[in-house]
Amino acid sequence: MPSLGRLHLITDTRPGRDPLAVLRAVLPVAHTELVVQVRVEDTATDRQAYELTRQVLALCAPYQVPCLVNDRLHVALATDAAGGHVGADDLPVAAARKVLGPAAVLGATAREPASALAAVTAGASYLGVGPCRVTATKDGLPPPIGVTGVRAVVEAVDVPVIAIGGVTAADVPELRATGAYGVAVVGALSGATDPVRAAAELVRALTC
Ligand SMILES: Cc1ncc(COP(=O)(O)OP(=O)(O)O)c(N)n1
Ligand SMILES: Cc1ncsc1CCOP(=O)(O)O
Ligand SMILES: [Mg+2]
Repeated sequence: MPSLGRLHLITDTRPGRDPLAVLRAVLPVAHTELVVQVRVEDTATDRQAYELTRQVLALCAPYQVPCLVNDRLHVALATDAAGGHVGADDLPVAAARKVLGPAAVLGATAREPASALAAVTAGASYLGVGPCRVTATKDGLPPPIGVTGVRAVVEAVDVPVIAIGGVTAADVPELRATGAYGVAVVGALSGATDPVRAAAELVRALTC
């Protein structure tokens, strides 16, 4: 697998958000560490997911920033995205690996060591671990695992751990101290008054 960026920007496609505007702002400051994950609402059509992914890929290409597709692996394949991300309600990790092939980036969600190890054994190339903190971005999540929960997973696996869920730049030093490789965010960039500045702060915290 090519080296993975440490800052994963997940598209915010909730009503009233403009994920492409956020991406345009963030790309020039974060490109060396950026991974973009296209995540659409469950109610979005495959066509909408496909069109958004193509737009994201076009913006990312000049910066050589990889784009992953959440859940909908057929969209990842159809658009030649770098890979995908799956969780408990999606294809099992081994099946996702079969679909994407051996070279693709494949992320899997985990919140504790046993399922994290199982996901790695099944072919995950990185883990999204959380929710780290309380978040308003996604409904129905289990209680936050905190920095301690992230550390438990880091200690159990040998693939990059990407902490997710309510993460801000202020959390990054503590998360890095656990051995976490990077962070995945929606609100810290999409909800920022100044996404350029927010991205610069995140990249600095992740690479200093
Ligand atoms: C990096 C990263 N980590 C976790 C998730 C969550 O995936 P999942 O549990 O499948 O939930 P949805 O995002 O599909 O609602 C993620 N997308 N990315
Ligand atoms: C998709 C997802 N899975 C766990 S938390 C989360 C949302 C992350 O968004 P935010 O960074 O705004 O908390
Ligand atoms: Mg999912």
